[in-house]
Amino acid sequence: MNNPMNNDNSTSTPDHPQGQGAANGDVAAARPDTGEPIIRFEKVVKKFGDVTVLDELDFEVRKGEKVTIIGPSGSGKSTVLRILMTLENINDGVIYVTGRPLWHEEKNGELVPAAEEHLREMRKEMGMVFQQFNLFPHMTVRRNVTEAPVQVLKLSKEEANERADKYLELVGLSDQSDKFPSQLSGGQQQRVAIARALAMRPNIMLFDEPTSSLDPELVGEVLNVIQRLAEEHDLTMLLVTHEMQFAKQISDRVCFFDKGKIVEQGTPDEVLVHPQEPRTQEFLKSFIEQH
Ligand SMILES: Nc1ncnc2c1ncn2[C@@H]1O[C@H](COP(=O)(O)OP(=O)(O)OP(=O)(O)O)[C@@H](O)[C@H]1O
Repeated sequence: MNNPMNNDNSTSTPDHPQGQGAANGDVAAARPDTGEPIIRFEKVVKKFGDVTVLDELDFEVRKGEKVTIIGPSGSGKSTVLRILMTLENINDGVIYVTGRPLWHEEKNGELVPAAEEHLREMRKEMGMVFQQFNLFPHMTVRRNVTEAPVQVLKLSKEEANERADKYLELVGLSDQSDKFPSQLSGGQQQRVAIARALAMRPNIMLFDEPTSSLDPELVGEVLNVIQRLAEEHDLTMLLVTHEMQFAKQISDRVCFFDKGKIVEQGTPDEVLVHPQEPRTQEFLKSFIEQH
């Protein structure tokens, strides 16, 4: 696998905002580079029993790109993210992340199923924010953010605390660090979940319907944080959402999924405003009628 991105020390993280403007606190537009994809699905098949959820899916995301996946319920959107996070295995095909096979390892020039150690290593490339926050209820906000950096990355407590301070500030929760999740609103809990994912300094952030379990008045605060991340940092972001207006604002590319395949993809304007495929048109029409 001769991929220059494997040795790319310039890979940006939330610590390394892109562009000079961003470093000064200005908003820099996210501009994906034209290099190798950071995520590549090649003919990926995922089945649950007899049901084919991903049907020979080909899909790419470039470094720094902000991609939104939309589509009807059950079309396989969350499954794409869960497979990337190594929470679900695949039945066929290959996935590459930063040029390395995710679910496989190369042995004697052949791809064989990956051992747990490889998966653990690959997992560090990605952070995921779930619909249901998934915070540890018995840990303070600070501990929720420091736990994985200490346990997985073997950071000292001091280093992990510094990171927690930084990312809790980024999500606007510096003053809540000693509270427990149950003492926070849903929007605050989701912002802790974002800080927790960022504290692992992933190159890729996966958001699985991050606002769909929030009361409507709390959606905005979470979207604002995600929007700031998208605008000010060179993170690669893959987002599943039903927030069409938000998708329009932050995405470089929108993919419309149906029945485990990409039916249509393009700029937000192409897919959300001027969709060409009848299935996309129907989906957006019924979406508008329901909202
Ligand atoms: N662990 C599982 N076991 C069995 N079937 C599953 C499992 N996870 C997902 N599925 C099925 O796979 C299909 C795709 O699910 P997925 O959650 O990816 O859809 P989705 O597009 O994200 O839908 P939604 O918008 O409702 O979240 C659905 O039919 C779902 O019932």
